[in-house]
Amino acid sequence: MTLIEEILSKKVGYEVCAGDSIEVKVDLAMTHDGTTPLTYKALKEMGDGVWDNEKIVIAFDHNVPANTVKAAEMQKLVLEFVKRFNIKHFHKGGEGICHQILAENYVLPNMFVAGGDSHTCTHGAFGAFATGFGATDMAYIYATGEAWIKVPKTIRVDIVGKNENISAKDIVLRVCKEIGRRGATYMAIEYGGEVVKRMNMDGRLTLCNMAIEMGGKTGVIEADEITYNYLKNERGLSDEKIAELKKERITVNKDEANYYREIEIDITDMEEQVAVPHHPDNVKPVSEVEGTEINQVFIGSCTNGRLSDLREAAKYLKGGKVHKDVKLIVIPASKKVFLQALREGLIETFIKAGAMICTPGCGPCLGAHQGVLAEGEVCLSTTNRNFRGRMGHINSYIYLASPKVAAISAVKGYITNKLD
Ligand SMILES: CC(C)[C@H](C(=O)O)[C@@H](O)C(=O)O
Ligand code: SF4
Repeated sequence: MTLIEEILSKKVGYEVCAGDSIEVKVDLAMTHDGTTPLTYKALKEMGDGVWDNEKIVIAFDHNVPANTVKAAEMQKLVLEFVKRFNIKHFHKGGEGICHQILAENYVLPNMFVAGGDSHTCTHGAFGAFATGFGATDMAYIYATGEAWIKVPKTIRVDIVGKNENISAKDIVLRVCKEIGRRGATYMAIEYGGEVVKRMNMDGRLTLCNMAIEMGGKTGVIEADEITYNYLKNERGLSDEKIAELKKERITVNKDEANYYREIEIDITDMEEQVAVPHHPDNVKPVSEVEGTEINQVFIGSCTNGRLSDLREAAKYLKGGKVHKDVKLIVIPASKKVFLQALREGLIETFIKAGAMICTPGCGPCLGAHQGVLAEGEVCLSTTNRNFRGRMGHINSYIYLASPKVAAISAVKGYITNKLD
């Protein structure tokens, strides 16, 4: 069985395989300021009340603080929802991107996580089944605590080799190139191999985050010591709870699993990767786009706004200056990341280099809030999507790269992986 088949079999209590339609009890559900209003509307039409006010997480992240009357009105409506149903886990803004909040507080291995956001696939990094649903489906989930899904097929991706220059973002961009924008439609992307085994949770979250960019239902990685250590050290889970989780640990036997496709990527001689406009699968080695002039750099998002990302970016900005023609925006993915980055002096490094620091949230990622691009402007971003017009003007251009390439390019004024 694939990892996803194992997880879902355990959830429903009998053996399932790809293609089966199953009903599942949801362990954790989430919507944000962008998707709760529609979910609430649909919920009202279905009846009244939620199945469990302790299993629902609502986070304001897409437009925080509200920048338009419309955004403010939407948040007002969500507040009504939160009060009416006494939602216990409400994050009112500034606390982080919904996915980072989920990772830092709620997701556990083997869970079924349903989110009203396409990047809910991020949480497969915990060895959970996590996927995005539309607003009406989310309303049904909020009302009943149940979801209906077809068990996805799986593409297995093994990452091997050794290369200090290569980050999780380079790897996932390379995978996007390999699989393509539709190559994993309704499938799970199961990551493994020696590189993933060594990778920290920040990197694993980056890998799983972009499954949707290949049409994937979710990304997934087996829970292991790195997962349990994160849950103990970062999340403060007790030894008893960790022992309990370990007892329920699900592992995959690669040789016995039935995969739709298997891919191995050796990073040993790989260059840093860049996705060029207008799709995340238009990926090239950095040398092929080196010299492309940029107007803005954004370091942040649910893909690359975590502590490891900020540490990496700060390495190249320390003591340096952002190029005079470039605006650099840095947004920590959560309040927790922000505070730790402050303690470590990373924020000071960014500010001294000339960056703008904004409130934890989605920021410029989807062009609805800060850092909107003008006609013809070029942004190098650590986010996951570079669709035409996503960050502003329809004729603006987004390149996607790692925090390292973003930071170096911010200093140089053009896309590059070389500081000197
Ligand atoms: C606004 C929201 C529905 C959307 C998503 O689902 O992904 C957003 O987060 C995005 O990244 O485009
Ligand atoms: S950071 Fe970007 S990709 Fe992630 S949830 Fe927010 S808008 Fe979507």
